Amino acid sequence: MHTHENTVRLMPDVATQAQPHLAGALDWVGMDGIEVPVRFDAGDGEVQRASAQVGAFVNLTRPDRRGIHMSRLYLLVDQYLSSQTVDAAMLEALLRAFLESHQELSDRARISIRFDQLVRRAALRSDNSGWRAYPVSLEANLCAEGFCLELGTEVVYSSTCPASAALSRQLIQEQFARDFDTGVPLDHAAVLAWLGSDKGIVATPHAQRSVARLLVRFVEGAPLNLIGLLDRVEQALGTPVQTAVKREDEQAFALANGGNLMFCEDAARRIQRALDSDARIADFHVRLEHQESLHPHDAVAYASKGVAGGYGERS
Ligand SMILES: Nc1nc2c(ncn2[C@@H]2O[C@H](COP(=O)(O)OP(=O)(O)OP(=O)(O)O)[C@@H](O)[C@H]2O)c(=O)[nH]1
Repeated sequence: MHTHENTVRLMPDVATQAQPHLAGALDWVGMDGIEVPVRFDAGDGEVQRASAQVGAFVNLTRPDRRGIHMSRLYLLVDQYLSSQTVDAAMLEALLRAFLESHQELSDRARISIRFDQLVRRAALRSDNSGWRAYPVSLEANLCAEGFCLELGTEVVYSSTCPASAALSRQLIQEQFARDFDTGVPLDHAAVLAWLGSDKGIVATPHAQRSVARLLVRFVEGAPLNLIGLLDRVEQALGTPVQTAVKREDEQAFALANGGNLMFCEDAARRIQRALDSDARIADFHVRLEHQESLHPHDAVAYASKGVAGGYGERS
């Protein structure tokens, strides 16, 4: 008969064995890619369920012990994430439970949770809307210095090159000068027709799909307001990618691009300014990648939290 006691007695447990020949403390040991459902409130008060991939780790401080107890971490992940909504308090409690399950073996714990958050986005003009799936990564760490939690996500947007726009405008001016003689009074109807023809736009600036990768630490006690963060960044850029698009939406997008010409440096500064002025954000890093259509390589900028008031305003 198989009682739990028998099982425990009969099965060797190599993890607890001493390791005299190959000793050493380890930085992190655990599991990555654990498949588990999560519940998350992205800031709209609605708890959404998602399929997540989890990394669960502790350090191994005892050089002489062969291994950690993987199953304890796994079961704790399942117990907490299956039944509770993910927030800072829950993740801190989970990491404390990791350490309690590894007393005298570990003094640091961390967890990473990756999933996609579906958000319904309205079209620019028409009454339509559609889904965006924003990747979310939560990285929580517990050590002697305390608990730390970072949220990572991505905003995809369009960036039209300001240099290319200026060069295109110059070509359009030159075409205009060729097509309309100086000295001859301008015929309003003829100019209007010219502007609506291919000649009125002989050159177009190049634009690229661009990605802002954000890593944010909220101030203690602030909720993980993902949607608030995304809205702030998308508004700062002005040209986030669209879901449902009718002609009127496409035209509004063209206007938004024309009014928001940007190099990757401009995009980085826009986001820096938007997040610097958000009192709920304690720290952030952002990487902007403009996947150029002019080049086979990308234009890239990095930015992080600036000095309050901005560098330009310091005397
Ligand atoms: N430490 C460790 N365990 C591993 C690894 N790969 C698979 N495992 C298995 O994870 C299983 C669960 O480990 P434990 O948590 O120690 O399981 P257990 O001894 O039944 O559980 P406790 O009694 O709570 O210690 C073991 O059967 C290990 O063989 C590895 O690389 N390291």
